[in-house]
Amino acid sequence: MSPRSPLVFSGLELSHGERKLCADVNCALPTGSVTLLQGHNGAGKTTLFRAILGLHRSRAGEIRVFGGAPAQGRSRIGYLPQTRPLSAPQLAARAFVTAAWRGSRFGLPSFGRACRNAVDEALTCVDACALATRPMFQLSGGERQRIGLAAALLDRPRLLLLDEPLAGLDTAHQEQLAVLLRHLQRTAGVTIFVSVHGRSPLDDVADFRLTLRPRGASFLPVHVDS
Ligand SMILES: Nc1ncnc2c1ncn2[C@@H]1O[C@H](COP(=O)(O)OP(=O)(O)OP(=O)(O)O)[C@@H](O)[C@H]1O
Repeated sequence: MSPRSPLVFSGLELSHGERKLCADVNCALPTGSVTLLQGHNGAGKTTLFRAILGLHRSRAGEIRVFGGAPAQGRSRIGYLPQTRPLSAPQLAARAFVTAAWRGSRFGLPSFGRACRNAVDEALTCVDACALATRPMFQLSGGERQRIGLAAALLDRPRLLLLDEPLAGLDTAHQEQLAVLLRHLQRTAGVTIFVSVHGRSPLDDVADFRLTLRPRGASFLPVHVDS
């Protein structure tokens, strides 16, 4: 497996207590690739994302993130969780995205020009500038999903972990997301790991598919040249 890969799984096995989720995950995501993460409900997709972030301990095997232990890679990761409680529902969408700015990892965020420009760029990427001043609690599920995606993109991550980003998005925004991921991959070499159920517009931009199963995962190219 490539030592340069931003994300490497070796003999990984995940469980919650006695409940085994997936085993034998062995693969390295190439830099600048798009990998779909698949598996039935409860297969362990969210748990795998949490393990990559150092929030869940594996039962066996290892995860290397940018060559190091999972928690060390967090500053280079953009993460869109599957669900997120709204701790401050009155917060405007723009403030929600701004709170993800890198300064907030060490204290209050800076609201300088660089931060404002980065927030504008992230909101533009997900077609959400018109939502910027609206409080989070007023947004629809799909609108909130786009704001969450803007927050994940804010710090120009090298690795994007997106947990079911298509949930709640209408067809047009699903297709826009596919175009955006292809753009990030091609122009910035971002490595993208995204969980989805079934067929979707992301099939057209994906390079690999990692399918989780209790008795061994598979990692295969999505498009095989004939
Ligand atoms: N904190 C927890 N304690 C115990 N079991 C848990 C915990 N979190 C999740 N589980 C269980 O672990 C299994 C995997 O959950 P996970 O959310 O990772 O699955 P998933 O593949 O993301 O599912 P879905 O497709 O439904 O989103 C499920 O059976 C779930 O009930």
